Amino acid sequence: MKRGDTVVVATKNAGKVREFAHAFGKLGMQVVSMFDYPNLPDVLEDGTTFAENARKKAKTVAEALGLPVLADDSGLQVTRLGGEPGVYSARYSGEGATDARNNEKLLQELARLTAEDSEPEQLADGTKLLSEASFICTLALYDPAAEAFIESEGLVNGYMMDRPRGSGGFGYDPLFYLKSQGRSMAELTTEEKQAISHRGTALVELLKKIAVSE
Ligand SMILES: O=c1nc[nH]c2c1ncn2[C@H]1C[C@H](O)[C@@H](COP(=O)(O)OP(=O)(O)OP(=O)(O)O)O1
Ligand SMILES: [Mg+2]
Repeated sequence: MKRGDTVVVATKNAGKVREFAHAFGKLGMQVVSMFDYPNLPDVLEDGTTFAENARKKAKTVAEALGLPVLADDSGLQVTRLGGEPGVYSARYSGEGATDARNNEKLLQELARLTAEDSEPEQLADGTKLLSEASFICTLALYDPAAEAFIESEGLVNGYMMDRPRGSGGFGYDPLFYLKSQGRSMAELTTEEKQAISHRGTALVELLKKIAVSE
């Protein structure tokens, strides 16, 4: 990869597109996504791990386009919910899931934990921290000419809050609190999120494995 290159990312998530465009933009590269290829069929994410799903998205789209393609499979693991929603994060609230509905469903599940726990940790504004949690991101880059994958993973630890804070980011960001920042993930700028997030970390790891030339 080099400055001026265009990176194809096999995603239909506008939040991911924004973050990849920001990161690759700093390296002088453009990002295109499935919004630019609306006629490609959806990839069924039927893997049981983030890595399986990332590989499937990358390989399916790369073979359809005859170009190297990057895919991201990511999600939220909430410790006191036994690791849910995990690989099912995007479909947590069922058919027709949206970020808003998924967050609603998560708040309902977290409310049950509040009932079990009479003294959860509280922030100065009264927000309760109900469980430890992690965001996980697996990246897979598939090159159809070489028939080879390059993969990486990133993780960030935090806490689930009992109410949303912030309007940045996407997905579960408004419910995910970072003690190191004293803020939710949705209260960070794209730049700040990139520096600590599962996706930002995974991307740094991936770029170490790929020669990025001037
Ligand atoms: O930084 C993040 N901040 C908040 N939430 C996040 C993040 N990263 C992943 N998530 C959530 C969103 C979605 O509920 C699931 C990803 O599911 P995942 O299948 O990888 O992505 P997706 O279906 O939205 O788009 P696509 O598959 O086209 O890339 O985890
Ligand atoms: Mg998906």
